[in-house]
Amino acid sequence: MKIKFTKMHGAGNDFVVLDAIHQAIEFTPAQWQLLADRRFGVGADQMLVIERAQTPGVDFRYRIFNADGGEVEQCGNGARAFVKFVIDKGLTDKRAIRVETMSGVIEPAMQQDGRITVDMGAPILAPAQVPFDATGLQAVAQGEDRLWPLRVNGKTVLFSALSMGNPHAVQIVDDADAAPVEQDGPTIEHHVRFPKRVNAGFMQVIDRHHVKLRVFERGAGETLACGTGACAAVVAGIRRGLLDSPVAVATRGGDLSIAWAGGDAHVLLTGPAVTVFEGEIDI
Ligand SMILES: N[C@@H](CCC[C@H](N)C(=O)O)C(=O)O
Repeated sequence: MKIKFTKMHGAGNDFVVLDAIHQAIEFTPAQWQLLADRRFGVGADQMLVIERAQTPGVDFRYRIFNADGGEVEQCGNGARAFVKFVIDKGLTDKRAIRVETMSGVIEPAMQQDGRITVDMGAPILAPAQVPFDATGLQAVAQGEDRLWPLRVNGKTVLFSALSMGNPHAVQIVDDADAAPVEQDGPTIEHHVRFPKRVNAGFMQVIDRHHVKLRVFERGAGETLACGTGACAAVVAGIRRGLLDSPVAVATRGGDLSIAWAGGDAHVLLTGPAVTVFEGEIDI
């Protein structure tokens, strides 16, 4: 079966984007893995599938599949690529779009300068909803945050656990470039305290408005940038009393900007979205 796709990225977090309004897209996990494969397929951290909305007042539905073939709840960089895709393909003439995801409706909008801001909704902080199993753990208080001590490869690491629609475990490191992302990332991703697995963030605080961030993503490994990971890291940093909004997040693939007023306020993620090429693949 031949399908048309668009290869895109947001700060180097790369995507195969599929229009499922004009072509039938229903793949097995093995087919998603093949699309994501950088040697035998197209290559991507995630596949994004654009469908008709199922809810009144919503413009589109957007589904996310990790490189390992698993469907997941949210993708911040993907939401920006989604907006550029539906505008460039003429699927809408709106600039602010309501899109339903597995974790609810989010509202991305294209700015005059071509950058895209995504209203990612409020962070979810209750451990059970992350989901994170805090049973029997003694949290360490820092500012408004509670840090959870978890054993990772023979050492105890303090984490903020929160959800941006998808689960994140954020730790602060002295030097993001030297952080043990490849070694500890898989252990954190599969930690028994996170029943749905977790995205592992390693954040270096530069000053109150600048951080460096690397993320070992659930189902994809380390990516050049993670939008929800940037939101989660900044929320954690603000709650810990270390950062003030807005925060510039330097990732290995480019810069993202995160604004959050605290409490139940929505997190705003701003950054680029780029189309790399169009193609067709027999899958
Ligand atoms: N790259 C994404 C997040 C994609 C999903 C994530 N790997 C998960 O499993 O939750 C982003 O930009 O947010």
